[in-house]
Amino acid sequence: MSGDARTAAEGLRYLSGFGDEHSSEAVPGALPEGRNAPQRAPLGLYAEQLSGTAFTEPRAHNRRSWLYRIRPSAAHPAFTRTENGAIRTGPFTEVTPDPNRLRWNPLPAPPEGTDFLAGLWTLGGNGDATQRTGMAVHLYHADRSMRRVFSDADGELLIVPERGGLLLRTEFGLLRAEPGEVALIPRGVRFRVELLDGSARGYVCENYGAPFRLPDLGPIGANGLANARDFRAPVAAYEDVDGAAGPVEVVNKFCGNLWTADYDHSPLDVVAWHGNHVPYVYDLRRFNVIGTVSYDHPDPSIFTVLTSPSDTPGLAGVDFVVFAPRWLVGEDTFRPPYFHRNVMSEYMGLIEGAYDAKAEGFVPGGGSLHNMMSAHGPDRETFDRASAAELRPQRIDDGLAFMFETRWPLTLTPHAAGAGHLQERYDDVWHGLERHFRSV
Ligand SMILES: O=C(O)Cc1cc(O)ccc1O
Ligand SMILES: [Fe+2]
Repeated sequence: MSGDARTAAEGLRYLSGFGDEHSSEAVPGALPEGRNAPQRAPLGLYAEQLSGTAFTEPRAHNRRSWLYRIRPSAAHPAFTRTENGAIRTGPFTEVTPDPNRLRWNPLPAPPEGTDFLAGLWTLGGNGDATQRTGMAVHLYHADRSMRRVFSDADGELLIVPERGGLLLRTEFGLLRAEPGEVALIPRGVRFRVELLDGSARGYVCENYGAPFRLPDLGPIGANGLANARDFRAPVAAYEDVDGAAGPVEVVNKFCGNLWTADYDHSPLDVVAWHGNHVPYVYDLRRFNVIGTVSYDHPDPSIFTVLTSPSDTPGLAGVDFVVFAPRWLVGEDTFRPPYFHRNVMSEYMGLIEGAYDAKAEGFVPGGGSLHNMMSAHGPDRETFDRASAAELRPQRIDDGLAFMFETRWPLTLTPHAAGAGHLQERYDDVWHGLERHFRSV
């Protein structure tokens, strides 16, 4: 399977732009012209709308797409409940919320034959999927391509590969996501994850709230941070797979539970589409990092790639933030992340290399949780080194870390709270920070 996936992933074409009104057809003439739902759609296709926002949301935020498909999505048998595996959904009520700083090593290898969906392991989250507020943090570790198809009615999925490339076969076409890139699957979009390298590991932010969008730039101006044109959507590609090849299992996550149905066709049968509710990939190395050229360490909101706003301006349900390679030039400045307590809750992961606030123990594939108001910052070694360093321009280019920062505290799942890979003595990184105070 990984050979097939590699071949399919080679030379993929994309449409460029964020939130744009894209259109694409895999067969010329499949897209109707001048209307969405002609009496008879071209080529005998079925016309179908997929809404990502309410019909009536402001035009600037409205998300929907029109799909022209071999069979309408409505043509499916009843779903029945299936095992949730290690997937959990908000509200998270099984574990008492924990104010301690926590850090995990990477997820252990799964049993052989684990696909992306079976390999999803929920660390924790907040809010309530049925209220479309909050988010969940998942990790995944898989060693087999999916044969089934998945869709998530509970939220959009921001996939952050850390090891192993992914080929995402979606209703809209194919996307390739390698470590260092992120992929977003909008709420309700069906897709299959195939592995390009035999196994794959990474992180997923499941966002129950408003769809991620680019942050406003304010005084930064009209350019910078993640540039809209670097987001890539697929071109239409479809599977024409009928019952003869055997049933296609379709798994649907709905209000926290997995439901399954055996279709007599592949639901990845969209021949043409147009709209702005689309999957996309983004290469984090394209992020235009902005920082100080004078003094002090800017707040990490300056590194926001995508934000899911809440009803309160400036207060995100969740922000996706990246710590990309950059120059540090601040004068008379403690340059690594400062000591702080944050009303927002911070889950951090590492895609490669090291992170400038932690000399040791924060490893690629691992993660840390600094919940609402938990005191954290540079570990002792980093503090000592950065306080004494000679302040020459310094390039930080040995790591790629990210943060899911959310307005509500994160509550763990029982398996994350009791995990063998939860580090036991994380607090120790702040032990031995010496008293330097002298009153005269
Ligand atoms: O805690 C962290 O490492 C994330 C973080 C980085 C930073 O540069 C400033 C504040 C902050 O929370
Ligand atoms: Fe922090």
